Amino acid sequence: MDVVTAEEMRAFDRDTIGRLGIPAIALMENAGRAIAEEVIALCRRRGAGGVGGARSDGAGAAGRGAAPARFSVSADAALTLAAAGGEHWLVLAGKGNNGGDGLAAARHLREAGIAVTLVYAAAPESLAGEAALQRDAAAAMGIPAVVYGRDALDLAAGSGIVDALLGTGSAGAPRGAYAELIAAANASGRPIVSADIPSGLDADTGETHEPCIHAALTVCLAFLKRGLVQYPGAAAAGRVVVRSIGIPAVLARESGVRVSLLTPEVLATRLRVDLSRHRSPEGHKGTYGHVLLAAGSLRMSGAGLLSARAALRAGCGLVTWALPEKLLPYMIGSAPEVMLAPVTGGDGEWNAGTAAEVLRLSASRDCIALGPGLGRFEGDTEWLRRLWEETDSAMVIDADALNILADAEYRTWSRRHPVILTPHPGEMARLAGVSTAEVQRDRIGLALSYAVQQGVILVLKGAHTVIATPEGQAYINITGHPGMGTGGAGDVLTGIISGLLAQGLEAVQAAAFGVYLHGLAGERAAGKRDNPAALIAGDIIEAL
Ligand SMILES: NC(=O)C1=CN([C@@H]2O[C@H](COP(=O)(O)OP(=O)(O)OC[C@H]3O[C@@H](n4cnc5c(N)ncnc54)[C@H](O)[C@@H]3O)[C@@H](O)[C@H]2O)[C@@H](O)CC1
Ligand SMILES: [K+]
Repeated sequence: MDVVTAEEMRAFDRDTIGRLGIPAIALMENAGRAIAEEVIALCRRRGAGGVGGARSDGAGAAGRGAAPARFSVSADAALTLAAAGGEHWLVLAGKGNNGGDGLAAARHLREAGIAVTLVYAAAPESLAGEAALQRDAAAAMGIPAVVYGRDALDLAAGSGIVDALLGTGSAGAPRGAYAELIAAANASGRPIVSADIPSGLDADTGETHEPCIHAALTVCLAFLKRGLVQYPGAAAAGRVVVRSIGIPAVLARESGVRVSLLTPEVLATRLRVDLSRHRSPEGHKGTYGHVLLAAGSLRMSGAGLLSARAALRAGCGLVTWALPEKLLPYMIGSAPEVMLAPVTGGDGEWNAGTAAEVLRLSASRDCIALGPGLGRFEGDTEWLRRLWEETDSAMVIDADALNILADAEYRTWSRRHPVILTPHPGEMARLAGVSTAEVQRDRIGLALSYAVQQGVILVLKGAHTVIATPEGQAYINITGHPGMGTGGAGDVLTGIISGLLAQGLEAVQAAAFGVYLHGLAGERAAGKRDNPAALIAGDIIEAL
């Protein structure tokens, strides 16, 4: 599923209207209709009219494998039935096209038998173009309207609120009447359905201005906007439904939209990942690749252990764990499936001299994972530079190895292999030389620009992890669970990605599929506990 910016959305609007000749008013009608249908579905779920789960479009029960309905009810009839429950919705309309969508929705709601009152944020005379046509049609239908600031108003008087104040044309924090209506809508305690995006949300970054609508449901028009998949916007939007309004989906493909949601379909088709994880009956441990992991230190031994075990659970044939010799006695027997390769460099700890030993070990391995629990040590920049420049296999770089990179001008280092960096927001901030807040303000934008600039595959961790490629594509992962905020979860991800790399997946495939699997395993592990707060990193490995 493609994820677009406001600018891209405007270009698709223009293209559909100008090149395909579909009038703007037709798109707005479709938008209004879609919003009304979703409001009605919401009323029906709340039990109004007692229509239960019946659907009018044949896509409900039949779509889930039940017998197809013998008779289908036309959409309008179903909507009328659903509405018979004393519903009264307030439609808050701004003066742009987002407001126009809301006005069109009001007419369709009224047609379905739902009482509607329009609330204009600005004088109705100030509306122009298609929005003015919608204003006139609503007035001709006799839909009652009030104007904010002129008429008395109680937003808690209705049973729900349609937020059609600001859409993709919004700039900066809501001002004046818009700000006051948003604050009053949030305070009303009524469910809010947002048209396209919650008003007050930055459609591109996911930043929520003060105030911003907190929607129960957002009916996103034509394409998902970036702001809806990035926090805190993703939380403000509530449940998000994307509805087509007549803008062909192929426009996004043709114009090279760079961001998509990481769905199984995107994994299987665009990223060509074999999701079946088929294993040949003739296969053996040598068939499935060998990971070399350089990780762990006396103070942080568990990190390496978690990465090594996760790599095996991700399906690779063998894992060799290069660890400081002083750590070896404590690790013997801790993970019998993992081969331990102590390196000394003279003093039995990580030091610049161990680079040669790690390089020797890496010669016959399929990929290298560096960093979990490594710590910092004298000469670590040179240590990492040697590995980076002299190994031939793909690398996953995490944790302390990222902090080493952050102190180096690594853009100038030569290499022959792809590199995957897996920073959390704090590590990303150090790499990019900005604050953590700045990283979180626009995760997709920052991940894309960093990956392109530095020529790396970047996995920016956190809720809705972003995977960005050097070619300027980004994928947004939506698997995962808040319970995964626990020490070692990142080490597990490093293990999974390297385990997939060793099995022959290309670097982008391994990064994306690894993130996806990690989230899915976390969901499964969280589901096994009465309280997901009890989830620990080892549970994610066991759920793989
Ligand atoms: N052909 C099209 O362009 C279509 C657009 N659609 C809808 O139109 C929306 C975009 O419409 P517009 O480009 O007209 O823009 P909006 O309707 O999002 O907002 C523009 C209006 O809000 C005002 N405004 C902007 N920022 C403000 C702020 N911070 N505080 C107070 N007022 C502010 C502007 O002065 C302008 O009057 C989409 O989100 C979508 O809902 C749909 O109708 C489908 C077709
Ligand atoms: K809106």
